[in-house]
Amino acid sequence: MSAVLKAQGLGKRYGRRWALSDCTLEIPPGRVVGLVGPNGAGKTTLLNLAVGQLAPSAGAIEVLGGRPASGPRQLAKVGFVAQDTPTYAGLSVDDHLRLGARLNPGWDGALARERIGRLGLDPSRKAGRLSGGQRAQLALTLGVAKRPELLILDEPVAALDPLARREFLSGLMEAATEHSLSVILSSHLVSDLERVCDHLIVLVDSRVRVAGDVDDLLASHHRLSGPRRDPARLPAGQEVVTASHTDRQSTLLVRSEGAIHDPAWTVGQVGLEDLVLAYMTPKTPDRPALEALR
Ligand SMILES: Nc1ncnc2c1ncn2[C@@H]1O[C@H](COP(=O)(O)OP(=O)(O)OP(=O)(O)O)[C@@H](O)[C@H]1O
Repeated sequence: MSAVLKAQGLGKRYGRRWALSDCTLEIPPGRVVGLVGPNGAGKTTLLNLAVGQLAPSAGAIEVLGGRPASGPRQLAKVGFVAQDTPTYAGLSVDDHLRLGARLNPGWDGALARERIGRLGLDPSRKAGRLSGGQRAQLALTLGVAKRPELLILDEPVAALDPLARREFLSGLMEAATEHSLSVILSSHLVSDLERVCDHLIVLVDSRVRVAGDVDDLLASHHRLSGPRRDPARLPAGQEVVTASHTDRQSTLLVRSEGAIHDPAWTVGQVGLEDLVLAYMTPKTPDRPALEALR
């Protein structure tokens, strides 16, 4: 099966400012993808481009082999839960399911009712009277019962307490496994992403800083500590992501596909949260690395 999402030099500009620049990505099928980055990094912009709610200013994007929102078949293949888990406050849970059935050719009514029953949501309750967590679960139910091949969720857990977040994410994982869904979700909460995602994209300042399968990323990043050294003098193939120094000691987070054999370094593993935070740390390319990172 081909890529779920393929972007080539993709960009979106508002006036003179690029909300997303030069984005080249290829997401393999069957992944639960975490899209992470600071406020204003371009996450919503990328997701809106993927569902066809925005048109690119540069480059190209393909989702499940087609142009986003290019027709009914393409629309049926992609589910989208926008930021703030939108529901209609004046409509009941049941009304939402009826609407879902009317609007989606592949609607799985039995799945929707079973999920709502399992969540203990009163079908006659208006969405405006549900809690934030219940509304998020309703929005997820609508997204899953559409039976898309790809479900895209923009910060679905942002407003939820830790318990509701956990319930939401385990429901999402269950749906992804049961229905062989590919999922892309954005979040600021790296610890949540760590639990559910097997592919990661870090966006910073409108650019992709790193992307790949989590296992590969963890295997190719290393924490080096040892006697103080200028990071610019590392061997070719070792890319310094961050560096910090004391008078005598350097600690580097390095990307390297090969193993690090230099006996001067103590080499440690890197966790996903540290990896994400390292890529989110602003780079200062115009100053010598050693001094800038002192
Ligand atoms: N409609 C718009 N008009 C002008 N600028 C916009 C518009 N939408 C987004 N932007 C700008 O584009 C940049 C990226 O915004 P985007 O919403 O994609 O970021 P984000 O990573 O989703 O942020 P957050 O985590 O805060 O939701 C920001 O600088 C934002 O101000």
